[in-house]
Amino acid sequence: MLLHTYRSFDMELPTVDLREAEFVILGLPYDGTTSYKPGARFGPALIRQATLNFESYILDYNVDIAELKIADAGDVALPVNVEDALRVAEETIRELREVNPNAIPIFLGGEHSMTYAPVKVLKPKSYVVFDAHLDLRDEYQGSKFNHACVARRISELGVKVAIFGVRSGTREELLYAEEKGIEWVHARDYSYEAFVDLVLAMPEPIYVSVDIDVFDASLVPETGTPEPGGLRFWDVVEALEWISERKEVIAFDIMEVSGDRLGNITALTAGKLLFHILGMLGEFR
Ligand SMILES: N=C(N)NCCCCNCCCN
Ligand SMILES: [Mn+2]
Ligand SMILES: [Mn+2]
Repeated sequence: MLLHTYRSFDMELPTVDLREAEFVILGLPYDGTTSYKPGARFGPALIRQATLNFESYILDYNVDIAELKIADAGDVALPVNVEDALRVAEETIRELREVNPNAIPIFLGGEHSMTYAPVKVLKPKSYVVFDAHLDLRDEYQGSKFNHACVARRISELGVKVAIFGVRSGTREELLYAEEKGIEWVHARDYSYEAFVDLVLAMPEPIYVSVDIDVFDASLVPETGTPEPGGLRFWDVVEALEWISERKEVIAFDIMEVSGDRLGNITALTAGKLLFHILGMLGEFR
């Protein structure tokens, strides 16, 4: 066990020791800066529990993810203050890299604010994010580390940012994106071709983040700030297939899952996506 972690739900998937893993799951169950719907602290547990519903054999890839070397490192015990939480998350991810520098991490959240921690530790050159929101605010509700600021904080690290599925932002965020050359695609304009065109030229390695609210609100009602008019499940899966086959992706996350009921629709969407990510990594990696 890593320092500062605990176990919530176990998945039905067979897992291996962290030292032998090719893929490692780590939960970041934080919801201290939530502005609308609460409960993201339960996200990682809800996602793991929802995967009980799914076959480990993934039809799309002829891969049984039960045969992959997956470790589940549990959830990080995060304090309520966002800067303290980021510090503990960073420490834990550094420790994880020391124990196993080669495994591809898949982080489960938890508020999007927490994505700053793995990006800081893993130092990707690009950040490709699926999100209904730009997350480019300089500060929100008194904090620079609010979930609504995470893409801005990441771009300030010198990481190239591209955002897909957007349908919410402020005029200031739009101007900031223009000024800094941050490219983004509106959910109405989203296509596989638009994704490939934009990501093809992005420098590697790449960190891929899925804010679950990128999906249409009908697929993800239990999330901090749901938005109608979002992407379809296969839009995101097909983009992830392309990027994991063609580009060097060093980590993934699935964030902003929340709720207080096992088996909620959002957790099922996230759990299915998690299994597809593992399946495609089993096939393409
Ligand atoms: N990144 C995010 N999830 N951003 C959404 C921030 C919340 C916008 N509330 C606007 C309320 C205006 N009355
Ligand atoms: Mn977000
Ligand atoms: Mn969002």
